[in-house]
Amino acid sequence: MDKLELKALGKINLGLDVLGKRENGYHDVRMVMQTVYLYDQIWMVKTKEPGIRLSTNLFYLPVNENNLAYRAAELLMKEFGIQEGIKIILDKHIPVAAGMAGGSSNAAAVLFGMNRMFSLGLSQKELMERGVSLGADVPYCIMRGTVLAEGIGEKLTPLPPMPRCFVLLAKPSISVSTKMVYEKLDSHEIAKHPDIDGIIEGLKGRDLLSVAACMGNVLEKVTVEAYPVINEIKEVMKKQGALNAMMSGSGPTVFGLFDDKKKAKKAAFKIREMQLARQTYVTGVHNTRRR
Ligand SMILES: C[C@@](CO)(OP(=O)(O)O)[C@H](O)COP(=O)(O)OP(=O)(O)OC[C@H]1O[C@@H](n2ccc(N)nc2=O)[C@H](O)[C@@H]1O
Ligand SMILES: Nc1ncnc2c1ncn2[C@@H]1O[C@H](COP(=O)(O)OP(=O)(O)O)[C@@H](O)[C@H]1O
Repeated sequence: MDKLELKALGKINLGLDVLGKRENGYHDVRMVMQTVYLYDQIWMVKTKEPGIRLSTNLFYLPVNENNLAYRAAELLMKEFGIQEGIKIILDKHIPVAAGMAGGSSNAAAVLFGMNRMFSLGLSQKELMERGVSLGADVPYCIMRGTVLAEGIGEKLTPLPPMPRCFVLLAKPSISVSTKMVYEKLDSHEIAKHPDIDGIIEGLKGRDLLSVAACMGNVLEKVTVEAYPVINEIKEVMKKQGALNAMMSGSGPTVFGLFDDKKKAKKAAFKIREMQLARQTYVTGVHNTRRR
C-alpha cells in the first residue's frame, strides 16, 4: 500500500476524575471518554527518499519532531528500521490545545497508518503500548468509542455506546496547557468527585438523560478560575436546552449534549452572537471502534 487516507477523530470527556498524583508528576485518572465526529484529515504517502515530511494547513503548528504526527511516524520508523520515506499531509479541523485530543488523535492515526502501510504486523494492543509514550490519550485515540480510561489514561475498558445525541462544541479563543491545569489542580482540594459510576450505569441502561445528569470534570474548576468565559458558555447552552454542558478535558472547549439539532444550532448561534466563542460545531457521537 503506497497511499492511505485517514480520519483522526476528536474526543470529549463525559466524566473526568483525578484520584491521585504519581512521583513523575502524572495523575491517576478515572475518565469516561467519547469520540465525536469532528476530525482531522490525514493523507500518508510512501516516498523513495528516506525520512519524514509533514505539511499542515495551520501555519503555527510545528512540522518537525515537535508535532505528534511526525513523532508517531518516527517512533515506528526507528524501531523497524524502515528505509523508505513517508509524506504526511495533515488537514486540521479539531481545535488545537482545546481538550479534544487533536494531537493525540493525529498520533494514533499515524501509528495505525504506518502499521498498515509497512505491514509491521503490530496488534492494536502493541500499537497502544507504543502510543502511550507519545501521550496519555493516544491509546484511547487508537481504540475510539465510549471507553472507561484509568491509570494515566491508558488502561482502557470498553463501555456500552453513548446513546445517539447532538453534541455542540464551542472553543473560546484561548489555549490551555494540559500540564499547567494538572499542576494547578494539585493546589486545590477536590471538593466534589464526579459520579463516574453513575455515567457507566446510565450507559448500560442506554439512558441519555442520566448520563448527562452525572457528567462532571474536576479540571473544570481550575480552568474556569482563569477563564470565566467557560461558565458563560455552559450557561448559554443550558438555557438553550442542552441536557447538560461541561468543559472537555483540560479545556477550554465546552460541549453541550442536545436531543434536538435545532436547539443545538440555535445555541451555537447565540454563543457566536455573544462573542463567547468563534469556533462552534454541531456534531454527533461516533461509536465505531477502530479495527
Ligand atoms: C486532560 C486530558 C483528559 O482526556 O485530555 P486533554 O485536555 O489533554 O485533551 C488527558 O488526561 C491529557 O492527556 P494527554 O494530553 O495525552 O497528556 P500528555 O501529553 O501525556 O501529558 C501532558 C501533561 O499533562 C499532565 N498529565 C497528563 C495525563 C495524566 N494522567 N496526568 C497528568 O498529570 C502531565 O503534566 C503531562 O506533562
Ligand atoms: N498534530 C498536532 N495537532 C495539534 N497540536 C499538536 C500537534 N502536534 C503537536 N501539537 C502541540 O500539542 C499541544 C496540544 O495540542 P492538542 O493535542 O490539540 O490539545 P489537547 O492536549 O488539549 O487535546 C499544542 O499546543 C500543539 O502545539
